[in-house]
Amino acid sequence: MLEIQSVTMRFGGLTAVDNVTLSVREGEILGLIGPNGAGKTTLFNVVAGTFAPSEGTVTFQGSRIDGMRPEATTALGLVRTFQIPQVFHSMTVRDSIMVGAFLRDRRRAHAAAEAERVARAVDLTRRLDAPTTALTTAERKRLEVARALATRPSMILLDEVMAGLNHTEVNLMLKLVQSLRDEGLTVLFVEHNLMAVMKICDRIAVLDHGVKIADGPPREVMDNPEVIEAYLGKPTSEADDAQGQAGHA
Ligand SMILES: Nc1ncnc2c1ncn2[C@@H]1O[C@H](COP(=O)(O)OP(=O)(O)OP(=O)(O)O)[C@@H](O)[C@H]1O
Repeated sequence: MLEIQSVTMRFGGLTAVDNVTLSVREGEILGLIGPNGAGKTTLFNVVAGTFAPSEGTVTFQGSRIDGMRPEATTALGLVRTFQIPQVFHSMTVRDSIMVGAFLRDRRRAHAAAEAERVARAVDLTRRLDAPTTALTTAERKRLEVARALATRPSMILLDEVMAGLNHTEVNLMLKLVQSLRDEGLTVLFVEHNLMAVMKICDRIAVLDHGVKIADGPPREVMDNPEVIEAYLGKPTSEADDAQGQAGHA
């Protein structure tokens, strides 16, 4: 469904994403993880059209989308959420979701119906007439998902939708993401919450220093020594080496 082919993204002399190839299959939930600064957000932004890659291509359902503007990829059915919820101040939840719906269809009645439909899907029906500023963090995250869903995507890119949520709220969000997949959506998400990733991903890809170091089923990836090292560093082996050398001295 989505093919990321040999993508490299440089910022001046810094290579944030280094020759990454990754494909997302239709109907799967793929988690993109990695330590801080690994290049997750940059790769996500390349897919979403925020950045054109320095090298490589991104193809969505057969169409080249690298370098395409986000509105154009949204029209093709690929939509993203933002890590910092992009709520419009002084708007109601209903109007905010309708903004998403208008990207697909300019008719007001259609947008209003879409707002009700997706509000139900993300459990915000009771909040439809509340100002977005009155929402809790968890509700704002769900609003972000709702706005994305209102564009009627076939694939959704979720940017840290678990960040700032408590345990109960994370579980609710996990259920929501699973329900999206059950309805046929393909999901790619960048996430720091490894428990969440382990629970719902069909597959996990791991970036470290811009390079993809693993890609496979959750258990297999978490047992991969290179992944463990990327997260925890190498203090033990380096300490062993140092001890060994001290022993020889
Ligand atoms: N717009 C930019 N200009 C210059 N450097 C950037 C830019 N965006 C990201 N970088 C750099 O690229 C590297 C990868 O950053 P990125 O934000 O993609 O990592 P990440 O895996 O998403 O990290 P985190 O988990 O901390 O959000 C970092 O060294 C970062 O400083």
